[in-house]
Amino acid sequence: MSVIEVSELRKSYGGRTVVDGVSFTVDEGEIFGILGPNGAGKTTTVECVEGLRVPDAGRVRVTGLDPIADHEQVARVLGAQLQQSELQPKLTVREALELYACFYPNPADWRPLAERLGLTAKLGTRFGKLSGGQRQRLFIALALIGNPRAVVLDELTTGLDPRARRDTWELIEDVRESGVTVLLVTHFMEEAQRLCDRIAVIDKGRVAALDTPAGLIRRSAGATVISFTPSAPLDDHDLTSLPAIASIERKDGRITLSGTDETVNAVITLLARHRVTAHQLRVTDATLDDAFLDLTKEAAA
Ligand SMILES: Nc1ncnc2c1ncn2[C@@H]1O[C@H](COP(=O)(O)OP(=O)(O)OP(=O)(O)O)[C@@H](O)[C@H]1O
Repeated sequence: MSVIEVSELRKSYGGRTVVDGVSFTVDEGEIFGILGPNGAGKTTTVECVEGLRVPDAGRVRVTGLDPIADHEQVARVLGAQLQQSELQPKLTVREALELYACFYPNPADWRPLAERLGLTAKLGTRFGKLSGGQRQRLFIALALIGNPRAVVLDELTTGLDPRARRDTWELIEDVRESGVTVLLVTHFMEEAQRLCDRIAVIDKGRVAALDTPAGLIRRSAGATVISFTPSAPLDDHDLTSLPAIASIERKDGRITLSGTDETVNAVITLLARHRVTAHQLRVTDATLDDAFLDLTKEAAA
């Protein structure tokens, strides 16, 4: 069952279209990622889902409700992450939790929530004195305090050190384990690959691809990467005419090619034909990073 439905969503600012027919659905219990370059329209899209922006066209539904017409009911089922500026620096963690619990008819008990998010020792600390990771944990707690069915987390781990980022990933996985659906906007490929069940890659206001992380990698042109140092020079023409070749790079005598399994087999045949030995031959799967660059490369060109 879908918790969030977005269909043919459009939004312009001052005549410039920034969301241009975006469609996706988020199923109950999944972590759905929205990934895209800067300015692609990700935040505008999720703000339309949250009812913070009015779409120019298209349909948005959150558990069947319209985020604009049914704003209050949507606010009860959809937890949204606050922006830093929305919390007074002098408010303590306990005060923030108590305050936000008052906004909802059936709030979660904030004590176990604080415990689960590792905030119990910080209840008396003012927001302004919390570290980046502690603030993000508080934001997750505040997004969950109304017992929502889904949460929107936008760039939650930006600015965190690698340790705090990994801790936050575990918390997001816990959130999903507890039955809450997660809509996650992120810039980090590793984060999307690790956490998301499915990802919509948004580019120039459109959905460039929508699939599981593994599916996105498979469908990108260079899903397999082969690198080696040849014992004798190889002709450029021989390499560019390999089947399904997506990219060729030469650096310090080493050749890195991306393509498909067919490309790998053809490289092996080519090497044998020329009696060239491949030193330090490595065949690896492309990462989501490679797939992302491939899927959004038209925009960069
Ligand atoms: N209120 C606004 N008025 C005018 N232009 C806006 C407004 N909000 C966003 N934009 C522009 O719309 C485009 C899409 O912005 P949006 O924040 O949705 O992108 P994004 O994919 O979330 O980007 P980022 O990854 O940089 O956060 C950008 O070019 C941005 O400058």
